[in-house]
Amino acid sequence: MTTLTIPDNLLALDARDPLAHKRGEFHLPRGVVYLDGNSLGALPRRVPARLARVAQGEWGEQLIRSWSAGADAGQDWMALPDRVAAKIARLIGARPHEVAVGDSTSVNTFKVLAAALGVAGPGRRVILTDADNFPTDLYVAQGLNALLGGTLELRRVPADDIEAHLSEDVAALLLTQVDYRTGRRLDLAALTAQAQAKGIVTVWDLAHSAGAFPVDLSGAGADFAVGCGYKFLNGGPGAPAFLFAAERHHSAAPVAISGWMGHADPFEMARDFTPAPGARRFVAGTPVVLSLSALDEALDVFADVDLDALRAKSLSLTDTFIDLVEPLAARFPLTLVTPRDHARRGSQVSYRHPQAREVMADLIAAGIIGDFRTPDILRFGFTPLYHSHADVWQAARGVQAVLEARA
Ligand SMILES: Cc1ncc(COP(=O)(O)O)c(C=O)c1O
Ligand SMILES: Nc1c(O)cccc1C(=O)C[C@H](N)C(=O)O
Repeated sequence: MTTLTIPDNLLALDARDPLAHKRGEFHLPRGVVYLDGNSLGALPRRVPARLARVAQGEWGEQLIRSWSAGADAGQDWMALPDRVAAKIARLIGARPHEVAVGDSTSVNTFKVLAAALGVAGPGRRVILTDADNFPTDLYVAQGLNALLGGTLELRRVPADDIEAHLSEDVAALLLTQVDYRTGRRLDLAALTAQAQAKGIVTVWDLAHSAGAFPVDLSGAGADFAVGCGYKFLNGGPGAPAFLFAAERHHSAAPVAISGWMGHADPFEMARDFTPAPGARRFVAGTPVVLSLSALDEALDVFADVDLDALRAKSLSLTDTFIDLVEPLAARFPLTLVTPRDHARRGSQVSYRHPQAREVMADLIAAGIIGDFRTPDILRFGFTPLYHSHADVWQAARGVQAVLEARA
């Protein structure tokens, strides 16, 4: 990668960045501008040592005793999902006992969608969703409907039309707050209120929200939510996901995957399922200790992070990228699809380009790692914990170089 002279105004933004010190907490490969933390977050430096401690000390030495007493005081494996849940709760505006950690986002979507249908009013048989929702959300809804004998209707409408489709026959509204392609952010609080006014139960997918900006599920009075551990939470490939179930639903919401680790007393080995208190009831099986330990450690990077500062920096990074790339749209077939309106933007910037797949391949070869998404989207994810405005400059110049070379 060529050395570039970074403009003074961007260096000044970096000089007064209150989160600049967080970058040093991540391993970022040399020669790469990594703009794919919305798919797989970068490695927090503290994680490998924790994994080694868990493997050697807890697994190797303590063996089965680690379930109740880890090598480090307070590190017992049985409570690990709850400890991680408490750390995630702060990031999504939830109370610790409303969050459960484990399984994948897909499996958790199944659990909370089933729970939402279980608490929805009688006679409602529609799951309303964004037609362009992330595929797994659509597929899980289809699978759940098939399991229920096809008694439901999955109604898919463009995200901008959701409000007009909040009707009395809708049981659950299943939405992803930040669109994985365009980076468009929905107004979670407003849509939750509008849906609930019609008696609809809300399920939010926070895959591209949690850890990217503050989410306030309690403030919005949200019903259910899910999210990924491996994107902005930096928990590593295949990290456990989370789910949120508002306290008011705990007693009535069905636990569709009622496994023994969600039982009030797993080692009672009772014949019937008695749910554990709170959202822990949704933890179905044995906690994935190694992955949970990585996520637990990764979440400590957020411990001293002001989430409003995180959001402000994310917007500054994406504003800068949009501004720097804007002149290129006049010269090349590049169309911004991410909203300029701050309230409607997540932490990524996306463009349409007729050769998006090839352009992204060239960018990756040049060390600018973003993503191609079908059919024609170039996607650049910005992670305020480890990106600088200098990175943004380098990425924008990389886009320019690739487009000029292809012209
Ligand atoms: C909106 C959204 N939901 C869910 C997922 C993933 O679910 P899972 O972790 O089950 O693969 C992703 C990304 O993979 C996503 O972007
Ligand atoms: N979960 C992923 C995986 O297992 C392999 C490759 C990519 C992913 C992703 O996270 C994709 C991501 N949800 C997206 O927004 O495109």
